[in-house]
Amino acid sequence: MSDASDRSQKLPPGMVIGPDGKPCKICTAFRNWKPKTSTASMAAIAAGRLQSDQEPDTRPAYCPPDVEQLGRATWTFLHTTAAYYPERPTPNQRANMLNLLHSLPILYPCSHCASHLGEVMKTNPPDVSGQFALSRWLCERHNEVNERLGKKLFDCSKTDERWKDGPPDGSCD
Ligand SMILES: Cc1cc2nc3c(=O)[nH]c(=O)nc-3n(C[C@H](O)[C@H](O)[C@H](O)COP(=O)(O)OP(=O)(O)OC[C@H]3O[C@@H](n4cnc5c(N)ncnc54)[C@H](O)[C@@H]3O)c2cc1C
Repeated sequence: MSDASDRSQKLPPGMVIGPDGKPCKICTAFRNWKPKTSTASMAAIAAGRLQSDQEPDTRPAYCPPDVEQLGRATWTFLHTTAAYYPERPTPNQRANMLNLLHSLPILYPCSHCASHLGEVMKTNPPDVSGQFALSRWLCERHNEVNERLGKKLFDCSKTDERWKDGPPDGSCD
């Protein structure tokens, strides 16, 4: 058996292997990466402050983001940027937006996320013609990831509603 397949046999479920053949931290959700019970949690369980089935699944603030935190932050950035993109962008604004989107499959730290996005962008090039079209394009790309991960799909016809004023008692101001 090769080293790589030998290694993958021993991997915990959910652990992702990076392009270098090693476990990829930024590609893996923290709950699949961390040891089942951390030293701090074992101490808390021993001291009676935590039940063994109550171990928190959140990362300490000093740790780098995992695939989920990075994903949430990136989608927030991308959807917000699209929402503030002009309906009639100048050629320069279009070029800058294209640069931003085309750099993701190269620079996004989660390697398998980046390569999926790169593949998808070959058949569905970014539509930077205006705010509505761009928001829709991003919503559809986000839904493709949602679908791959078995998550609920977002209704892309409602993308812009997220940015409209809420009810009088639900203001974001
Ligand atoms: C480009 C990219 C590729 C990714 N690829 C992978 C991958 O291959 N494997 C992997 O495990 N993770 C991947 N991720 C991370 C993944 O998409 C999620 O961000 C992560 O799993 C956390 O999910 P979440 O349920 O908290 O909500 P997220 O999917 O991060 O969404 C955040 C919020 O956005 C809203 N939302 C959901 N869907 C849409 C939509 N279609 N349009 C507009 N708003 C929406 C919802 O309010 C949701 O709560 C990728 C992230 C990015 C940015």
